[in-house]
Amino acid sequence: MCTANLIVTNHEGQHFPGCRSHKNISNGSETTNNLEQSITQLLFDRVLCDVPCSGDGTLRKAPDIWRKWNGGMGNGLHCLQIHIAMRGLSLLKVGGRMVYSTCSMNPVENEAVVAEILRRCGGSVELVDVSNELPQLIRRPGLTKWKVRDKGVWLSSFKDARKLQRNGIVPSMFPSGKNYADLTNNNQKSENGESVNAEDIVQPDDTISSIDDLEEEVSDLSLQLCMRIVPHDQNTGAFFIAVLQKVSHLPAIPDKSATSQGKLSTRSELHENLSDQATEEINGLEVTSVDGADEKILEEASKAEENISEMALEAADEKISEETSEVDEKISEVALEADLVDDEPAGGAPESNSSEAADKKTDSAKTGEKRKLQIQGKWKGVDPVLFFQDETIINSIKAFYGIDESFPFTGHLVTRNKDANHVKRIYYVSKSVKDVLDLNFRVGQQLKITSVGLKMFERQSSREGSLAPCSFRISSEGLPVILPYITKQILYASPADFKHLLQYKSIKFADFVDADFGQKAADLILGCCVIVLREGDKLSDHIQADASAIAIGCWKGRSSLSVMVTAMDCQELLERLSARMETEKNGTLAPESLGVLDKKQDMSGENGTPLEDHNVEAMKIQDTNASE
Ligand SMILES: C[S@@+](CC[C@H](N)C(=O)[O-])C[C@H]1O[C@@H](n2cnc3c(N)ncnc32)[C@H](O)[C@@H]1O
Repeated sequence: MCTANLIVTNHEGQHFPGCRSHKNISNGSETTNNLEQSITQLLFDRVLCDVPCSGDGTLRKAPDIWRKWNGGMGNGLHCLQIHIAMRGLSLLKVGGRMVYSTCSMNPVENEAVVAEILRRCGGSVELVDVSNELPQLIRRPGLTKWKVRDKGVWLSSFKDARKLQRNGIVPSMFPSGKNYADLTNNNQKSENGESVNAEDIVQPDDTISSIDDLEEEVSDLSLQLCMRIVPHDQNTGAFFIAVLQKVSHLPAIPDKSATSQGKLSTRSELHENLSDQATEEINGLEVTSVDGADEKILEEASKAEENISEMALEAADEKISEETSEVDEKISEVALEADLVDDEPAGGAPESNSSEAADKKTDSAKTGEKRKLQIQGKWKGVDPVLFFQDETIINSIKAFYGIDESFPFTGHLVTRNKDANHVKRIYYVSKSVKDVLDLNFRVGQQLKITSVGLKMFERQSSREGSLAPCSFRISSEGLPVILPYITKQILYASPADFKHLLQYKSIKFADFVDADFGQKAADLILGCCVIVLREGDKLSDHIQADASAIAIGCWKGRSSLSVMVTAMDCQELLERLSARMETEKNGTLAPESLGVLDKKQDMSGENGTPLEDHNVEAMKIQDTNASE
């Protein structure tokens, strides 16, 4: 997404970690001195629960669903949908909004889920009336009554499910959400003394195909505030959308949470416990999921998971060291054999054998080390996220590109490589992302982060790259953000020369149309540089580029300047450039439509927003390793 304000995680929605920190104390990974401002819990202003669903609203574009679909397809998803939505609500700030949506028309996946979460939240969550929003969107109100389809039979209430002994059917699937257990007076004692509802012992009648003569349930919740989008209203797919607002903390509940059971040790036990809880809900016990309870369960789950992953890591570590020593032994054997036949003088074949063996040894040691480093991250298979704090490298970058002091480096740079000496990419993160990362360290890295930050600097690994005074080049994704802060290694090219660069990819200094520009290019220091398109009458090089300027990363070599942009992106830029020139020539483009900003964006904003969504005029270009 080319944004510094995004963290992509990979968790099951219903188990999204709470990241609740009880202390504000640095554990060494803390990068901010401003502890009083650091967050202690990961809560959200907005949550979108676009839950897994039967997808029958996508029938028109997914014809396969015609073959697979049956009326009961939503039943198996209903409980998961409730759990995901409840987790979303418990992670939502008071005053925050959550959208619950599906691409299904099935009320069991839609209104029934919304009704159940409203019941569980007992007034702390409300449906928002959005009928005045997007007036051109044709929508229908949510349903307040429906029946449940199961194995070819329509069920009007949970009574029917009991009668027919439908195990997969739960009370919350019906409009009232009632399980009717407490409404029946004719309870009997079973043989083993357990209380049994008289209706439960009614045997299912195979001949029943519909029992819709039973009472029809109607929900008393304002489910009509939900939105239904149907295909035939405006030639779309079908969607269900409910906007919910959290007006207060979720209610306290009887202590039925997993933690009250005392001795849970594995995630699967916790999961089982969660399912037990769901079963209790099914059986009508008034167990309500709340912020705190969910939190407790998840904390326990996370602790258990930590124990498990620590054990797994230890085991993996052991295995690796075993394997490494086996490889080491083999290498020593080879080296020894080589030594034994080493009758030749130095430089002969045996020595080369020996050096091959030594190389092998180094390689395998490197591989072992790499693997070891990989699994030392909290999440197996996911690179760790680490703050980049190598002052030597940071200072060399700052000095080489003359980066203005106001650019917030401290605490805003991260890497995914545990080995500080071999960092290849440095990512820039916004203030809000930085705060979440800080918190994540404090809570033992509960977040499984798959992607974070904007790629800002990349190590130049080519031979010539290693000769440059700064071994890090500015990546295309990060360029628009750092552009206004660059004061060295930056030149402004005339439209003609800029165009030629994109066309020919590499131009000798003497061949630029603007000889002065060619000379300035020749005077740059060997390494990465930035070439900005000079706009209209802006002739001075001292006008600082803003984030909306068109700029590309180039490589200043010994005799020429080469673009570090893919051929495809060069082409796209060329097209944009000619369109822009054409419009300017016709005098139809107002300055503001070019998105030109007068001054540097505020980089230290509370949420770093200005940084995140750089102007569309700023190029999004892919990097290439240009060489002469
Ligand atoms: C309706 S789709 C979301 C589509 C997405 N919003 C988009 O616009 O592309 C639901 C997604 O939830 C994922 N999913 C399934 N089970 C999940 C779970 N327990 N937690 C989180 N996501 C889940 C599915 O793989 C699927 O990609």
